Amino acid sequence: MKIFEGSAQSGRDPAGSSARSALSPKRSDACGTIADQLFAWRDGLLGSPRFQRWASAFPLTRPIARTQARALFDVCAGFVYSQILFACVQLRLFEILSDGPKTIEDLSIRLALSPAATERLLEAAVSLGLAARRGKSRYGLGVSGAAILGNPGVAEMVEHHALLYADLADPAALLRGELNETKLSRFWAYPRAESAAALKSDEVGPYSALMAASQAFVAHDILAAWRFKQHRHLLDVGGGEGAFLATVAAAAPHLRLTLFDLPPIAVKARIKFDAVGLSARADAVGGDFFKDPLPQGADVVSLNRILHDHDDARVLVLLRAVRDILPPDGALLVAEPMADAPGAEPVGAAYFGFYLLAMGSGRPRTAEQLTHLLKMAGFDAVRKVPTRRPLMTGLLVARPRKGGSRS
Ligand SMILES: CC(C)=CCC/C(C)=C/CC/C(C)=C/C=C/C(C)=C/C=C/C=C(C)/C=C/C=C(C)/C=C/C=C(C)/C=C/CC(C)(C)O
Ligand SMILES: C[S@@+](CC[C@H](N)C(=O)[O-])C[C@H]1O[C@@H](n2cnc3c(N)ncnc32)[C@H](O)[C@@H]1O
Repeated sequence: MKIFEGSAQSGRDPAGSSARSALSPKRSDACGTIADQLFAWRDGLLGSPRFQRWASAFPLTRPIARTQARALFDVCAGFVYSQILFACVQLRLFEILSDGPKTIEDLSIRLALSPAATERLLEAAVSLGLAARRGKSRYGLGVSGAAILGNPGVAEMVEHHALLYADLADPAALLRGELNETKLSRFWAYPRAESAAALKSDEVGPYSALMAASQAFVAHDILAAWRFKQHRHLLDVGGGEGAFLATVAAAAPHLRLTLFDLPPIAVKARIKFDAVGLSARADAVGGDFFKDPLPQGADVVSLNRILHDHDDARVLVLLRAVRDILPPDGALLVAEPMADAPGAEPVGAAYFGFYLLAMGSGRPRTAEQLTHLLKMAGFDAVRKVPTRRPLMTGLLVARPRKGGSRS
C-alpha cells in the first residue's frame, strides 16, 4: 500500500509534490521495478472491459464489482447529492419535518413548490437518508436529516459551500494557481491580509459567525477528551467569538479564561462573556498572533482549527510564540481535523485539501507532520489523545521542552 502511494505521488502529481513542504517528514518513494510491473499488470486488468464483465458476472467477484461500481458512482455524483442537501437546507425541509410526518400536499404548500417538484425532492432526500417514508403517503425526517437538526452548524456549512463549489468549477485551473481571487479567499480575509489586525468587523464577521455556529462539533469532543480541571488558566489562541471558552467554563468552574483573536472578533467575544455571566473570569485580547505578544499567565493554550489555515513557516512562528509564554509544566492542545484520521481520509486529503487550496493558504496535516512542527518549535512529549469523532477533531497535546531549547 505504502509503495503504491509512493508510485502514485512521484512524477504524476506535480502540484502535490511542489506544495509539499520541506519542513515535513519525507515519504519513502522507494518503488522497485517488480512492484511497478505488478501494479501495471493489476491496473491493466482492472481497466479491461472484458475483465470487468467477467468480474461482474462471476458469483465470487460480483459483490466486489458491485461495491466498486457504487463507490465510483458516488464519487461521480457527489456534487448532485450535495446540491440536494443544499435544497433541503435552503427550503428548511428538516425544520418543517421536525414536528411530524407530512403528506406531499402539505409539504408542497410549506416548501412553496409544485407537488411534482416536492415529490422529486422528497424521493431524492429519502434515497440519501435525509428524509424517510412514513406509511404510504407521508414523509418524515431520515436519520441524517435528524442529525443535521441536532448539529446546527452543519446547515450553515452546507449553505456556505456555494462559495467552495464556485471556486471548484475549474479544479485544474485552481490547482495550477490560475484563479486570481477565489470566493473563499474573500470570505476568509485573514490569510491574505497585509495587516490582519486592521481587518474591519464586516470583513471578519461572516466567517466568524460560521465558526461560532459550528464550534459545537468541536468543543464537546475536546472537552470529553481532555480534563481541563487540572489547569488554572486557559488561553484560547484564535478563539473566535468565545464559544469554545464558554463551553469549557461550564465544565471547569475555577478556570481563568483568556481569548486572543483579531480586534473586532475579540470585541464580540467580550460581549459574549458578558452575556453569559463570565466577565469576572474571562477576558478577550485583540491582536495579530503572528506579530503581537500573546497574553501571559496561562498554563494551558488551545489552538482549535488554527494551524491548518497556515503554511509551515507561519505555523512555526505561532508555535514558538505559544512556547515562549507557557510555563515548564504547561500544555498546548492542538485540535483540528487531521489528514490521517482513520476511516476519514477523504475528509482530510480531499475535502480540507481542496478547501484550503481554494482558500489560498494552509493544508491539512497528519499527526506526524504536526508533531514534527511542534518539535521544531520547542515542544516535546507530543501525544495524540483519542477523540469521539476524529473525522472533525483530532487532538494533540504537547509540553514545552525542558530547558526551552528549539531544534
Ligand atoms: C434510534 C434509532 C432509530 C437508531 C439508533 C442507531 C444509531 C445509534 C444511530 C446513530 C444516529 C446518530 C447519533 C447520528 C449522528 C450523526 C451525526 C452526529 C452527524 C454529524 C455530521 C456532521 C457533519 C456532516 C459535519 C460537517 C462539517 C463540515 C462540512 C465542516 C466544515 C468545516 C470547515 C469548512 C472549516 C473551516 C475552517 C478553516 C478555514 C479550515 O479553518
Ligand atoms: C478557523 S477560525 C477558528 C476559530 C475557533 N478557534 C473555532 O474553532 O471556532 C480561525 C480563527 O483564527 C483567527 N485568526 C486568524 N489569523 C489571526 C491572526 N493573525 N491573529 C489573531 N487571530 C487570527 C481568526 O480570526 C479566526 O477566529
